[in-house]
Amino acid sequence: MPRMNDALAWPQEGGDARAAPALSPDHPLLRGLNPEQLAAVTLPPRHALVLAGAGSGKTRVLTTRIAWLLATGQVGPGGVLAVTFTNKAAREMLTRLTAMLPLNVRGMWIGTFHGLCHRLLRAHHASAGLPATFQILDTQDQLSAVKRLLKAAGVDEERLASKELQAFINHAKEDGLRPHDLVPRDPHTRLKIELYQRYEEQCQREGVVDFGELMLRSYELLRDHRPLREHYQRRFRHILIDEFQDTNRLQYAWLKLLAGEVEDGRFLPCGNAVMAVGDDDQSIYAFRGARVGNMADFVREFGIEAPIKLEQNYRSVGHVLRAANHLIEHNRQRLGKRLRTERGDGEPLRVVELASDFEEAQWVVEEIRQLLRDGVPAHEIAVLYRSNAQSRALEGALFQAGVPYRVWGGLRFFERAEVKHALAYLRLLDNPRDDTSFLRVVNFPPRGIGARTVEQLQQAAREAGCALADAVTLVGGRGGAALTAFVAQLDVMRERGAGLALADLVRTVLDDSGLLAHYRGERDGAERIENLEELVAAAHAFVQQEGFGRDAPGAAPVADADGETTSPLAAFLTHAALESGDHQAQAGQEAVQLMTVHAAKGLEFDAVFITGLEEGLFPHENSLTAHDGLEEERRLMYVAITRARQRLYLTWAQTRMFHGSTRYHIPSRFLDELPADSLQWLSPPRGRGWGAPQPAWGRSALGQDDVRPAGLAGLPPAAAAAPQAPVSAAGAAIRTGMAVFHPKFGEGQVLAVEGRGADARAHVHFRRHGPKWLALAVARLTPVE
Ligand SMILES: Nc1ncnc2c1ncn2[C@@H]1O[C@H](COP(=O)(O)OP(=O)(O)OP(=O)(O)O)[C@@H](O)[C@H]1O
Ligand SMILES: [Mg+2]
Repeated sequence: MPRMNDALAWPQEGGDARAAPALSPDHPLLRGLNPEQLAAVTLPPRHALVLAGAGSGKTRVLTTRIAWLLATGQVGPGGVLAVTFTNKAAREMLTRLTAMLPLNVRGMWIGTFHGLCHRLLRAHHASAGLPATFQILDTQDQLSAVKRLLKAAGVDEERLASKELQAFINHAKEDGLRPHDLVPRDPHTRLKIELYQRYEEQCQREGVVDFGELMLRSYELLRDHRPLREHYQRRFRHILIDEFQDTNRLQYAWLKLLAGEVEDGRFLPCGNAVMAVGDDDQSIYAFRGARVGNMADFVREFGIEAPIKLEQNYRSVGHVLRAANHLIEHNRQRLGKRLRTERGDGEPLRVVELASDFEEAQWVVEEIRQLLRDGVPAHEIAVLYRSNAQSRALEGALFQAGVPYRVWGGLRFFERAEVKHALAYLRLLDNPRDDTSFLRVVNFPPRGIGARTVEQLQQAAREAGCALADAVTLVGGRGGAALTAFVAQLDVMRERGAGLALADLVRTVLDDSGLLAHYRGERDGAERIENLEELVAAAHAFVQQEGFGRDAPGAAPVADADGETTSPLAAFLTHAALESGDHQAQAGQEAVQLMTVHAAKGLEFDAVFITGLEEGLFPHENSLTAHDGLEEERRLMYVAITRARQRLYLTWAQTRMFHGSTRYHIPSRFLDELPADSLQWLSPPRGRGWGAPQPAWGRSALGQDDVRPAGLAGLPPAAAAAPQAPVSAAGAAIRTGMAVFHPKFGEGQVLAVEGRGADARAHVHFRRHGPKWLALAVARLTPVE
């Protein structure tokens, strides 16, 4: 966008629209807009809703409109309030504006709801009842605060999990409800309301506000201080909101306060202009209280005559767009839109079926390397996934290939708190003198070892000049006894783990440390448990890749090529430490972008990979029972597809390590919902020993009704692999999916068979001993009827 050279004189706040000079449509600011976009950008000051599909230029219209309003002198920089969905989007909008106008946009009110509320509260902290120095609690800090509160109130986790209370408080705030607004229907709710009240007192005393409070407090500030409200109503002549479909009830109420007055239950706009842009097909935050109904309310309450539609997509090539349109037509609850593109068809979407999540990651990385060789810049390549836990396999493969990458939104796998806790236990098994790890988990999960006891221990260890673990007997009283018990617990774990394969050792530690039980007790612990299970999978994959003996005990030393001995556990811990090191690309460095589909909203890339397209994963199994769940998943898939400009790859894996065991998957129904002539099925890059019948337990995550036959019905022939010839062992054919018996490990199920002749081996999940690889030439496996 060319810069404007005109010297601009800004009017005072609330400038007079009638005096605005018109810009010719040839003006550099407006050049290139299509007629509908131009109309939206230059709309006279009144409320408007732009309702349009992905890539149709909604964000561009919003940004250009701000520039146009400023350039025509209709408003000064202080008179615009613009709300974006992420900080990244706010930064991008500011960058674009500075490129368009010779203007210092620093002081402009452009940001996320949270950012803008924060600014409002800083400016009016006294009216909001906050100290000038108030601090923000992030989600983790908030949880610690809630825990402290529960402890002080003598309520243990069994009675009320801290996470449950945290979610209760946050949901109440999202709905604009204070404790006195809530009605206790049962004793448990009464307790939560009481604690919500005490939590508020604690935060107030300590001068801290959580994210929900930022929003609610600034809403109340505007609601309860009429002069202040009127000041901002006069000041912000233009209010613009991106991604309007994902606003929640409180955010909409907040906007209404700035845009008018409610009298006798009726909303009376106050003369400023609100422009909301959104796409109902991209509403993907219902689970966090977003309310697509805000759109209908907006149309009604702000007297919108007809939403502005934009139908030309500028982002994607024909095949990508056709796929998106085709998919979303399977949703019933739609306001209805279509998109067209003038770009050519481009290449069809490439769909790839892979044997496992490991192979999927390998394949994606190979393809990325090819794209890089073809000259696609790394930051123009995005790998998307439905759940954070999926990033681990991808990160591992990228790291190994030396491809710089960046993970957006969400910590990288080995940096996640629950994974760090588990690693701390493993480190203590490997080295009992690792004091950092000791401190990390001495009271996690909580086992009644207080801060004072830990201080005494540190003091005693300092005086005796020994490690913390060695000083526990020096601390007296109940605290000392609890410390001694903790160290004894570690010793037992170490003993129990001595003969186990690494993955089994990790699993034992997760169980025996109480970590799994702890997160199971948390209302929102599911994702953490998924990550912990993923750690078991990581340990398993690590042993395979590093070539430690198939059944080598995790803690026993193995000589490596240089004759140095190192245990699989120690090697794995080194690997984890390295992986969490700084090989992640620094900001600004050319890097492939990894993120969840949720985090990709509003963004675009030349090449996009959508991975893990399996039933139960995407659509996520939880969505199948939730109201509107499947339609929300489909909108999420629509968001994912529409991120791509040129190339789109869709991958799915037949098996995936999930919750510590391998699960068999069938392809996502979304693949069936794409137009066949826009898809190109690639034959898998490597030979596969797959295609065998699906074991019944592999379907457990799905309702039986949702399971389609494993014969891959509806897929083109290339996708259905011919079963490889069964491998013969001890006279009996061992096939994938078969139930087998091993004299030492007992009963199990064959997850995979690979290799031939003397090299043939099977991956078997034993009911008691977990997954193991066995060489078929020597293992005495027999099929069970
Ligand atoms: N008139 C136009 N001419 C050329 N390119 C355009 C035009 N309008 C928009 N674009 C480009 O199309 C792409 C998509 O635009 P934009 O991101 O504004 O779409 P969007 O509707 O906000 O998409 P999403 O729903 O994904 O947020 C951007 O690269 C933008 O610069
Ligand atoms: Mg956008």
